[in-house]
Amino acid sequence: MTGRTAPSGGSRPPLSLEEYAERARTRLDPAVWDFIEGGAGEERTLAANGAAFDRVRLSPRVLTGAGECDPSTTILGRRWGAPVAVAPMAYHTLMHPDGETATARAAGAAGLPVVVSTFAGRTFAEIAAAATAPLWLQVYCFRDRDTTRRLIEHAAAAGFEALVLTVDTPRLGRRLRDLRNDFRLPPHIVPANLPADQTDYSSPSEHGRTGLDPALDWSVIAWLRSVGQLPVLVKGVMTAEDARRAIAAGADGIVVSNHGGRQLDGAPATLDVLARIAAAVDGRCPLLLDGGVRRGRDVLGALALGADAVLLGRPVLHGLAVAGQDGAAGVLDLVLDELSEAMALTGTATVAHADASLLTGEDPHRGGAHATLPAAPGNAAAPRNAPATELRKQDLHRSVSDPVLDTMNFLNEITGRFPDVVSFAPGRPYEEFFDKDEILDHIRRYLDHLAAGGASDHAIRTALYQYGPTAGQIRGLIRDSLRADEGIDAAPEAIVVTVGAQEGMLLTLRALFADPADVLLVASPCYVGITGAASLLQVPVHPVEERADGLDVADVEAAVLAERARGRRPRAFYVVPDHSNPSGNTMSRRAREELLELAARHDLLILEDSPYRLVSPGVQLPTLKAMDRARRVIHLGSYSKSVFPSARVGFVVADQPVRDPSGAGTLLADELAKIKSMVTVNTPALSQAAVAGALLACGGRLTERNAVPAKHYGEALRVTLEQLDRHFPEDVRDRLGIGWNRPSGGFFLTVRVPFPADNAALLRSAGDHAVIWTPMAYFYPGPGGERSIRLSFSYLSPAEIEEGIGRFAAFLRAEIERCGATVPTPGRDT
Ligand SMILES: Cc1cc2nc3c(=O)[nH]c(=O)nc-3n(C[C@H](O)[C@H](O)[C@H](O)COP(=O)(O)O)c2cc1C
Repeated sequence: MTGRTAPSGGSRPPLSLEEYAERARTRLDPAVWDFIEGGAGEERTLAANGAAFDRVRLSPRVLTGAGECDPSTTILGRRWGAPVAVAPMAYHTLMHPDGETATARAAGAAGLPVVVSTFAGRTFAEIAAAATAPLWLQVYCFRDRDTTRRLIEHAAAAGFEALVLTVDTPRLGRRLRDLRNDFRLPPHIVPANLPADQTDYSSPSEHGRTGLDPALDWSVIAWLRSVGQLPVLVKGVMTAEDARRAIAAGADGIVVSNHGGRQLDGAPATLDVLARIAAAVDGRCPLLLDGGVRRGRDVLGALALGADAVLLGRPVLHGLAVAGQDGAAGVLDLVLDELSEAMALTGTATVAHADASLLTGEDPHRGGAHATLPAAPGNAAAPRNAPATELRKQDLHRSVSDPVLDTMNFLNEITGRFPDVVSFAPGRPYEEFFDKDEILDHIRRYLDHLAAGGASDHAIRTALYQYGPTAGQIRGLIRDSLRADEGIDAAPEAIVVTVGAQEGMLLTLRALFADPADVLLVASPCYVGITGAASLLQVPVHPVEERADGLDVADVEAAVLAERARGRRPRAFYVVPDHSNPSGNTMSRRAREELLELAARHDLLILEDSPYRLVSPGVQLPTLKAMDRARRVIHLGSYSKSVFPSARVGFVVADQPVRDPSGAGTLLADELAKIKSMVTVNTPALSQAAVAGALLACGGRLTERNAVPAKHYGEALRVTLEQLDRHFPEDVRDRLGIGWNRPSGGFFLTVRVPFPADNAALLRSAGDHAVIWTPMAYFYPGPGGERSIRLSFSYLSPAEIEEGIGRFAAFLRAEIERCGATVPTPGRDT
């Protein structure tokens, strides 16, 4: 509320939502107050919603090192300022003439979305013009499907991003206060987006009875999707069984709601059924809750019990009634301020950290989710009806609820749903280079190599069949190859062979990050493998945003200084210097030198991950490790691109000396191997043998082995750029606000677009244009990337790329048109 004038009706701004409610009550006509405030029947469910939140007890946590808390979250691919949106409520114009436009402005200022009711008092176009955060449309399905269809089409045309189907209203509940008051809407309060025909909307309950379709079933979800091509959430789910059915019917999200106690009186409080529903949903789609949220700490309580976000209902109307847009903004600011307070005092750094550990043992909701599952089939020993042991997600490590660990699920699901798409999503090698017999030749060659080196049959058998040395058995060959290809001079003892570079990241983070105040800096956008590993290990991450032309080392230094100022220790910086995943950018030689100087100045380690160099055309810049004179760089290597990914062989070069208090010394690689012995014991010998055979076949020179693939990927990149240029000549792309970078190699490039490139857009791209890509926002540890796309071209043939970019161009044009910009056709305006 800082800087905002105090809403009139009191000498100071209200300090709680309760005070807002009280001020609203004194300003509103008593019948209008009853209409918004009341519930169905004896209002037992209405009361239960609030009482359930009153019972929540949160555990204060101290000295957690959490620092500034970040309440932002990502729902359906869009960043929200906090896990809060405005619930759909009819006729905001009853509270203030500006109605929903005031609400949309207030919510947008806080970065919060609004779910706009079917019965909004202002038109979708007016609301969209006022909004700066996502808008969703709440849909009541009418008996007349054409009316519903038109409603959705208008919302979609105005840029609404999702549909929220309300399913708890086959008829409206008996709201005794309205019946007693014989409540009628004043003549000027009308639904601005429904046909202005003879329909009498003045009595919501009567219109509800005649207008709403009472016979809906689960097939309505597919119908809605076919009309709007938008994600569909289902609002009004109150049981685990219905949640499972909703997901099976294709719902993209679920809102646990009893309509604010306005429908079935006697239904339980939403918070009381949340944990059980969260267990059934199991993270498969966003889970929201409404009903009774009246303080910031209620938001945190709902997250702790498994919600991804909440909807706030009546309090927003109270704010509007008190002071229009300023009042609604005051309400939302208050909730966000209370949420930040609750996060700080419970040591909850981000919403991903909000889990059941926040609840005290006395919390009555905590043990509430004991759904009975059928006994596992075929387990004869189990008693016939013994319930399977069900685990609650909230009781698992918080990382399993971190969206970063789930990043690719939506993409996989889309690929499954639209099998005929051209996919610019996967960062996979081109499969035509794999020969099914070559793998056997590799293993044979390695065995011959061992024999030629004097190994006995027995020693060879042991090497192939037994547990092997934890640090790996092909370290000598890797050393030779690094010398030949990368100018890296590392003793075999400084190398640990890992299960992919991914294990290398996990081991390295585990060894280096010992103190809660240690922070990992990452170039952002960032490969999700490193942020995922950091999440598993609860390592705090500080993103350093890459600029359009790549990383600026001054930004890394600013991040180091900012973390120091907060009392934390920047320990290491993770970077993909060559043809980065996801952006495609490459650091210049000068930037590499500056980064090494900065690392020395600030006692920072560098984690260098560079898997695309050896499969990229042309001469590569030196690795950071090759330029490293002070052993500041830990080099993470991978053979997934340069040999083949199924081997899952990677390595870490960790030549940093480690000294213990007695003065004895080892290398960091020795310490990583100790950790590895408790993770994967050793990298499978068969895989090492196959990679070793491939290294032997080319005398360690993977650049030579990969000359043909590198040419192919270079060609794929060239064709992708050529096709983009063809569809969007320079003046056209400038006018449209589209742009892309021109990587010199690798598998990826970044396309900047003038519209939100989120899951909803991806769904339209797949459904309408049969092409998919990855929203760049997936790769941002914090906000960012909302208007960029990662295109991966490595997996496709030139003909597929040509076809795919054609479809992609059609998608971009359609999307830009959708946002209201005009789209010039190439040729006509060049
Ligand atoms: C005045 C009023 C109008 C409402 N109109 C709608 C509506 O049009 N569509 C809908 O799905 N829910 C509607 N709801 C229910 C809300 O979306 C939400 O479920 C409920 O208000 C949340 O509870 P809370 O008010 O306790 O926060 C309405 C609620 C109120 C109070």
